[in-house]
Amino acid sequence: QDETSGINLPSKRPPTLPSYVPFIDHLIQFITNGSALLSKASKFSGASVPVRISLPGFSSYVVSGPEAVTAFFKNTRDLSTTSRGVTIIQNAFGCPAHLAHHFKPRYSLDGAPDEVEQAIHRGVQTGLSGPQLEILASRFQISLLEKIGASQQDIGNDWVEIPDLCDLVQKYVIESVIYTFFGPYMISLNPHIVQDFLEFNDYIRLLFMSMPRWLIPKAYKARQRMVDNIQRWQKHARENCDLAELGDVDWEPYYGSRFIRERQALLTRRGILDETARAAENFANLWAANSNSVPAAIWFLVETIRDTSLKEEVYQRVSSALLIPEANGEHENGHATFDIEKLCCDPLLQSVYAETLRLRVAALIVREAAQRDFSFCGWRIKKGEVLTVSSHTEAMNQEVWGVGGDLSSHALDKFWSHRFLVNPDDSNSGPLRNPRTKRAAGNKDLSFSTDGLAGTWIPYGGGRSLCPGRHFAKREIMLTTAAFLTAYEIDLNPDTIPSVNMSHFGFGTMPPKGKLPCRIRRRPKEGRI
Ligand code: HEM
Repeated sequence: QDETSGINLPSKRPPTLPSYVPFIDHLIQFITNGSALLSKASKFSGASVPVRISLPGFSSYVVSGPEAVTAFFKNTRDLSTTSRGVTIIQNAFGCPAHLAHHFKPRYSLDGAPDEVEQAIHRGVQTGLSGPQLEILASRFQISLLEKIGASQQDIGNDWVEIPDLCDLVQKYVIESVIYTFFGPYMISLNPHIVQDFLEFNDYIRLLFMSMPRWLIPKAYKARQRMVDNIQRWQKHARENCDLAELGDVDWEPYYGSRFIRERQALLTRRGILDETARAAENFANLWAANSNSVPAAIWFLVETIRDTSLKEEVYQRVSSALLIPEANGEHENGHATFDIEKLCCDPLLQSVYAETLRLRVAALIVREAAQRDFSFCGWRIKKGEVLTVSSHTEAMNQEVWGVGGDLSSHALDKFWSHRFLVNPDDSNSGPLRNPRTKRAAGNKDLSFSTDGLAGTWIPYGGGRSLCPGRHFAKREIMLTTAAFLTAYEIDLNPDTIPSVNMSHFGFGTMPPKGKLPCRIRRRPKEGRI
C-alpha cells in the first residue's frame, strides 16, 4: 500500500528487454538503429506493458500502444517532466554547472508546480497561441517573403542548378524564425548565426547524451559560438532598451516577440541573473523554435515537389490562398501575402502536414515518477524511475494506422499525402485501419481527420507539456511550401532519392540525409510574390 495515497499498489514489476551485455548492448542498438530498439521494446510483451531498456546514465520503461500512451500523458500527478532538463540546459545549452539547479522544476507543498513554474507555463501557452500567435505567424511570413523576393539576383527567370535545396530553404526559414522571435539584432549582430546553429545542431545528440568535452571538442566549440552569439544579443538589448519603459508592445526590435521578452522577466523572477545562465535559456528556446519545424518544413516541400500531381494540386491550393493587393486599391504598394487561416484549414495541405510529421518526427517523450511509487497499467513503477514514449514507434503501429486498404502501396514507412483524408465513399480511406465511426453519407468532399489517433499521432507529445509551439510550427511549415512553390519552379535532380538521417532518431524531426541537388527558376511574376 502507498502510504501517501492509501492506494493498493501492485507488486509486479515491468519486464526488461534482454541484452547480452548490460547497458552496452542497448546503447549500441540505440546508436546504430534506435528505431528498431524502440520497436523491439514495444513488441516485447505486447501493448500496454512497459518494457525497460538501459542506456548508460539513462534507463527507462518504454510505453507503447494508444491506451498506455494516453494514460502516460494524462497522469500528470505521478509523471512529471524529468530533472534531465537540468542536465540538458547545462550540457547542451552551456549553463554553468553551479547554476543549472535553478532550472529544476519546482513544486509547492501539495506536489503541484509552484507559482513561478505556473507563470512560465502560462507565458509559453499565451505567448504562442491566440492573438500573439497570429502576430508571430504574420511576422514570419513577411520576413520569408522578403527574403525570397530579394533573391532575384541568385535565382532569376532562367534555370539554375543548386547543390542542395535544404541549404536554401533552411537559411531563409531559420533567419525568419529567429527574426520573428528575437528581433533583427540577433541576426545583424551575428551574421553567421544560421551556420553556427546548424553546426551546433549536428552535435545535439552527443551533447544531450552528456559526452565529455575531451571526446567531442568540436561540439563544445560549436556550442560556445552559439552561447557567444546569444550573449552578444542580450548585451545589446540590455544596453539599448529599458524593459521597464517599453510599455505593452507585442513586438519591438531589441527583444523581438512578447514571448521572448516576458521570458526574460520570468528568468529574473526565478532568480536567474547570470548572463550565461540566461543565455542558456534563450538558446534552448531558439533551438526549440527551429530544430523540429525547419526540417519538417523542408520535408513538406520535398515530398510535394517529388510528386508531379501532388505538386500541381498543392500549387493550386496555395495559389487560391494568395491575397494579391489590388492595383489602385487600399494596398496598392503592399505585397502579396497568404491567407494563413485558409492554408491551415485546407484538407489536403493538412494531410500532407500531418503525414510529414507522422513519418519524420522521432521524438522520445520522457517523464519521471518524481513524487512516489505508483501503478501504471497494473505495473508498479518506483519513485525516480523514468517512462518514455517514442512518437515514431506509435507512428508505425500497424494495428492502428490505415494504409488505404492495400498493404503494399501505402505502407507506413512510405509517405502518403492522402493518409489523413477521409473519403465518404471509400471505407479504406482515412488514417485509421478500423474507423470507429460511420462516415457521414451525402457528403462527397474529402475531409481531413485525426479522429481516433489520440496516443498514436503524437509528434508534439501530449498532456501538460504538449508542445506549445505546434500552432506556430504548422503555420511556418505550410507558409514555407506556399512561398517556395509560388515564387519558384523547382525540380529535384531525378537521380537523387531523398532519404532520412536516422542518426537524429529520438531527438525530434529527422532531417534529410545528404544533399538534395535541384534546378530552380523564378515563376513569371504576374503580380505574385
Ligand atoms: C514540427 C515542429 C515541432 C515538433 C515536432 C515539436 C515537438 C515537441 C515535443 C515532442 C515536445 C515535448 C512534449 C512533451 O514532453 O510532451 C516539445 C516541447 C516544446 N516545444 Fe516543440 N516542437 C515543434 C515546434 C516547436 C516550435 C516552433 C516551438 C517554439 C516556437 C516549440 C517550443 C517548444 C517548447 C517551449 C517546449 C517545452 C514545453 C514544456 O516543457 O512545457 N516547439 N516540442
